[in-house]
Amino acid sequence: MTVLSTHSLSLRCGSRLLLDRLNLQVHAGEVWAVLGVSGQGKSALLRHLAHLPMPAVFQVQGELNWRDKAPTSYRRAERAQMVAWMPQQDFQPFECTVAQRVLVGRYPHGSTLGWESREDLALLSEALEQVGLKGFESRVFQSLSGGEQRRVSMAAALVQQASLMLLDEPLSQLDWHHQVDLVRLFKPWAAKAGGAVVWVSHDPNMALQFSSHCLALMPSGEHLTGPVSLFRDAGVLSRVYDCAIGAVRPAHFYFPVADDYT
Ligand SMILES: Nc1ncnc2c1ncn2[C@@H]1O[C@H](COP(=O)(O)OP(=O)(O)OP(=O)(O)O)[C@@H](O)[C@H]1O
Repeated sequence: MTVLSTHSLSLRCGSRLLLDRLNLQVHAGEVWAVLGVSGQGKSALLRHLAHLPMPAVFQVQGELNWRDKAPTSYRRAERAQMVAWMPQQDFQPFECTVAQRVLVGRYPHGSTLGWESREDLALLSEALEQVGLKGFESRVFQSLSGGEQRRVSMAAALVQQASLMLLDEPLSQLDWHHQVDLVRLFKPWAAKAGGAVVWVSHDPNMALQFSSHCLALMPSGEHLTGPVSLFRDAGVLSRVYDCAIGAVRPAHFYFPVADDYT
């Protein structure tokens, strides 16, 4: 099943071409990492894939489909049930508890009265455990550390139980231990929910290990898509990041490794 697809999708910021005619097919069970240098349009692309309003400076052309239909062909509540978006910065202007922040993810599934159900509370508890924040329910969100806030945002995306997760730098501000805890959720999540995960990363080593596919936005406005094996190449990564990149052997650097790392 195709969860997300684009046809000839182009993205401009003013006169600058960020992305040129992207044809993307994201299937159920896949985890896609979006790579590229800073300012290349990763967050803007993710916003568009989430069908969120874009700042006026962006021009978008081309087709976007969720499960082979335009997002506008779904009702608003259906859209919110189908797609979870985790922003790069989770700005919450009003004081709220961790439980309140996470339960926002349940709104699309809620009753008109707005009370949380037993199922909502069970999902809250499960999600906080998954992100290592069990017992944090009544903590004030704004009082948490940057990394703790990141994990709360992830929990909000998890309880939404959307088939498509669009995560903008979910691992930022996290140490290796917690990066691995979160990134290990992606593949089982995509498999379990019959959905897919698209996540932005600035760490190609993590991205290539814990994803099935990559989309790289190049400084030239070109892009490269394919299975992660295509990107395990110093030449390809050098083009993506516009700087010299080499494989280091024997290892003088250390990185977290996936269970299936060889
Ligand atoms: N509201 C806005 N007004 C003007 N320019 C904007 C606006 N939002 C984003 N941009 C510009 O659009 C370009 C793409 O931004 P975007 O945030 O998508 O990049 P990115 O690849 O996600 O970068 P990073 O890796 O640094 O997060 C950048 O050059 C940015 O300065």
